[in-house]
Amino acid sequence: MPYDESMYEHQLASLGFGFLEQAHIGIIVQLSAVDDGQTNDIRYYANKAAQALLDLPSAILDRVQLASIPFTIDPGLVASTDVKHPLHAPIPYALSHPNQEQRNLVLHARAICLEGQTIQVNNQTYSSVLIFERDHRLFVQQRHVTDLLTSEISLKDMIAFDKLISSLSTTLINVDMQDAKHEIQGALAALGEFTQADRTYIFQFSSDFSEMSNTYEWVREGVTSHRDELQNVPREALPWFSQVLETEGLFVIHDVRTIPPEGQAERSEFDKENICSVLCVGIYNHQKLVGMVGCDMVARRRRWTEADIRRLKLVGEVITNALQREHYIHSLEEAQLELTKANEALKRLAQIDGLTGLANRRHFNDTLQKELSRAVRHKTPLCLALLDIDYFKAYNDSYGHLAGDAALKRVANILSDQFRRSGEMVARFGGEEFVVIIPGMPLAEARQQVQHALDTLYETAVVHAESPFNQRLTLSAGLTGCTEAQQLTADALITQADQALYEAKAKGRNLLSVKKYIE
Ligand SMILES: Nc1nc2c(ncn2[C@@H]2O[C@H](COP(=O)(O)OP(=O)(O)OP(=O)(O)O)[C@@H](O)[C@H]2O)c(=O)[nH]1
Repeated sequence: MPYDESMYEHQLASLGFGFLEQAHIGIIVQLSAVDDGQTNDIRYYANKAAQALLDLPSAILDRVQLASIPFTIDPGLVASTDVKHPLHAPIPYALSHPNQEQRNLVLHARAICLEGQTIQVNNQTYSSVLIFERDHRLFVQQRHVTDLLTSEISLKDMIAFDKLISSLSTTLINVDMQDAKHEIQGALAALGEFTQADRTYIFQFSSDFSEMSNTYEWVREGVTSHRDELQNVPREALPWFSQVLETEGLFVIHDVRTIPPEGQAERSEFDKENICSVLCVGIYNHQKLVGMVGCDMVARRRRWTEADIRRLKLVGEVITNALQREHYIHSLEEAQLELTKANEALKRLAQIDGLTGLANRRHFNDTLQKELSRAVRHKTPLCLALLDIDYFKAYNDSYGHLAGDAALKRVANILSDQFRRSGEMVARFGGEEFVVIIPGMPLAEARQQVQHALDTLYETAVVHAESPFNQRLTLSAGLTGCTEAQQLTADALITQADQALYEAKAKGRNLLSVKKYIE
């Protein structure tokens, strides 16, 4: 007899069965009350969740159709269990056996559980069967702790997932940081496959949770990726989601159509991404919410189970550890870089005279030693000049110590400007004494250079009222050098230059004295 589906639905609604439409659990009800008592032509009503779970063509079915649904027994359980009911039309069987369950079924590679039930509506009793996707751990924990069959299924499922988690953590702990990104990607793919989600992802939050970015994503073939658009998303764009995740650490949407009005922004984002169901679990670092790991269902709606949440949390933790490690290594590398920079700065500071910015005595000593070795190696000349400000005590006494400091800086600048060839070094030798290393230059040429420095200071005309040289600040200098043929030690060079300087002072100051060879 032909039937009109909408007529049945109308009748169902008038009987008070409207709630079936809203149910997320699959339900099939025997419509005996609307069937005129024709036992041979009993119709059955399948709600939307049942249609999705069992892949049914329509909402109204007859017994033959229900009996021909191709269930099989879970092959992993056959050997180890005493199958209570033969695999003959499990749904009709469940409909006629209230309070009995069959939890070892497989349909289209999905693990299914059936449970016979009766429903009371308007004082009438209707036979029905509830259909679940099997979530074994949930059953063990909440329903049949002593049930051996369920325990076995649970154990099998748990072992499979534990294997996945342990292999993920082993991989992620041992992997090089360069490969970690690839491995995290792999972990998301494994999670997606295991939970049969369409999209799995990681979001990382800014430190104040003002922004979130989709840093990793896996999508099932044919599902669109939205990762690129989901970078630096401001918290205000998804306010309800952010608040729920922050307060509950969890965001579970079985059906986006049931999102309350306060989640309007989220609803339109989910619609844009064709999301039917979404599950997100917060990831934490030292109790601080730093991101989330999530799953989307795109092709169909899904009622997320406790096991889904637990699995997501576990994978989230494993990935968080890897991200944390990556973060620590990155911080460590940054700290090392900072330390190296600080050390270099410290080293530079330790080589510099604070007042003039010239090399200090220690740095001069090291450099002279190196330049001497180089001169020996390359058989090149090396000159050394010692310069001393004339009547500087009197200058300090007349103009004060600060003016004295300024004069020292001025002289330092003149010398630095004069001796700037590669390898040349001007250093502060002592109080008002300077030293210049002049490599690769014959003595005669170095003499001109030093004399030029003396002249420059004189021409700068720094007033020194006590000076006999036209009331100007002047320098005396002693210059010495070793030739390609006659190499000297550092001490010998310094001694000779000092002797030359002494001679310049003795001869009246404001002049350069040159000492050629050791006597
Ligand atoms: N302002 C200032 N003065 C310094 C500094 N270091 C040394 N002096 C002064 O330099 C002066 C050196 O005096 P002396 O060694 O007597 O030599 P001088 O007066 O230049 O006499 P001659 O070298 O013989 O021409 C001292 O008064 C020191 O106090 C410094 O860093 N700043």
